[in-house]
Amino acid sequence: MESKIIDKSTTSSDKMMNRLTNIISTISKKPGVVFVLGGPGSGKGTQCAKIVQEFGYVHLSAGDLLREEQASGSKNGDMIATMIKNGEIVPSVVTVNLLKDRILRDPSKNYLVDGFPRNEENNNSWTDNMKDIVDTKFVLFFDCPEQVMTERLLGRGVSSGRTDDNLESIKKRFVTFNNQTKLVVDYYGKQSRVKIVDSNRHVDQVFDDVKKIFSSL
Ligand SMILES: Nc1ncnc2c1ncn2[C@@H]1O[C@H](COP(=O)(O)OP(=O)(O)OP(=O)(O)O)[C@@H](O)[C@H]1O
Ligand SMILES: Nc1ccn([C@H]2C[C@H](O)[C@@H](COP(=O)(O)O)O2)c(=O)n1
Ligand SMILES: [Mg+2]
Repeated sequence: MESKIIDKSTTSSDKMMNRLTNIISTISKKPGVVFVLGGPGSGKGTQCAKIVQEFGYVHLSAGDLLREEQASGSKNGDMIATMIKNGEIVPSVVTVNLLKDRILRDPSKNYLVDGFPRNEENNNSWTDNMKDIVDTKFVLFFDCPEQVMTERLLGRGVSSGRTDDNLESIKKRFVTFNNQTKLVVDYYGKQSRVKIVDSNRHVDQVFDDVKKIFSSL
């Protein structure tokens, strides 16, 4: 009888310890973040949707969050609208707060942060605000010729409703990409933290390479 009670209590206390260990490891594990970069129209959003389906990440597009913020009637709405049309980078305080808010809603997940960091200021602000909260893994970079990206964006512009899918804005977006975003990619490249995928191929061929990367993590 006595030994039974001891056995029972050991078992239940083991179970309790196991549960506690699981809870602690869930709480202490930081969300993993993969930055997804590439020129405008390189296929970031398209491939992120496929990664979500196959690998269970949560997709956060910085551009989509800014467009939502603008549409919500935020005090920053006019500034966001103007900057997006001109292909300029919105001040990081706005973008990082939007991303941080989403990630903190469910820290048990891993995130694809698409279209971020677009410049040095984005990157510094991310480090200042997020380094203790997330585990930033690497940059997934989609490489595509400008001509191909332009054709894709003009094709998408017919139905996207985006104010920046027109030739004038597209040219400005390329200037920002070439002058600012590439420097951030180089920064991570020097740390061997960039995985480059040729996205000038059929969507499924691109995803075959993406799959290899995520399967090997
Ligand atoms: N590999 C591909 N081949 C042909 N078309 C593609 C490919 N990948 C994406 N597209 C198309 O190109 C357009 C742009 O793709 P997508 O929105 O994924 O790019 P993006 O990098 O997220 O662009 P942005 O920087 O503007 O957000 C879409 O119309 C999409 O359907
Ligand atoms: N980090 C970011 C991301 C996006 N924006 C603005 C400027 C971009 O041209 C626009 C659209 O982004 P996309 O949907 O093409 O990724 O959104 C920004 O200011 N900062
Ligand atoms: Mg996109």
